[in-house]
Amino acid sequence: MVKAILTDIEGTTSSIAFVTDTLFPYARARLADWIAAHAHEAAPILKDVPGDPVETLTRWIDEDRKETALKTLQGLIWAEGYADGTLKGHVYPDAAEALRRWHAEGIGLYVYSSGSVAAQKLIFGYSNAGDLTPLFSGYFDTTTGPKKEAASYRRIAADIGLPVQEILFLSDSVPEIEAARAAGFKTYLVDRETGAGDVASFAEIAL
Ligand SMILES: CSCCC(=O)C(=O)COP(=O)(O)O
Ligand SMILES: [Mg+2]
Repeated sequence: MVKAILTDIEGTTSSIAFVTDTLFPYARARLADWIAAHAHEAAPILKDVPGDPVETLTRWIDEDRKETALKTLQGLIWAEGYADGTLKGHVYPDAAEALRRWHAEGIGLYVYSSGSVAAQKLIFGYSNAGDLTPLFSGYFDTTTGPKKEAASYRRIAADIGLPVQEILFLSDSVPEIEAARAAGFKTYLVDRETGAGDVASFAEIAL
């Protein structure tokens, strides 16, 4: 019996293109100016960034590195774009519909993304389907652990307070699905592109 659902964002609830073609370039273009204008706020984050921070962070964006320092900074920069209306979070209609239905059925909903918790709240809070944040009971990011390690999922289950077998994890990433399965989670591989996953949209998910 599924009592909670933990979902990935990029490629699962939301399009890969929105993250790579809109969010990443938005932060990349503003990185240097943002750090210069927020030196005090940036300092504790930049202590984990080797070398010239702007150079390193720009390279990490281009390499799609899931470094916590980069993800924290991206979330802070995106906040300005969401607040002034330049950014609108992309959520697939089938995902928004299913999340609303599962919430109404009493299933606990949680997010696990490499994007920071602040960034997760932004994409769902300022989404094209409206403010979806009231649907979620909790958010997890790389501060809980890497998404490709089973131990991260065990920590999340302990935090949620449910046995692993009662939590369903949704992701478009095979290594993430394998890690969650190794921890004992139920899983669905969501493949919106080729149909090679367990489901191609949230509308196909049977609990
Ligand atoms: C929170 S939206 C931005 C997502 C992001 O920065 C990212 O790296 C995508 O990671 P995910 O774990 O959602 O695939
Ligand atoms: Mg993903």
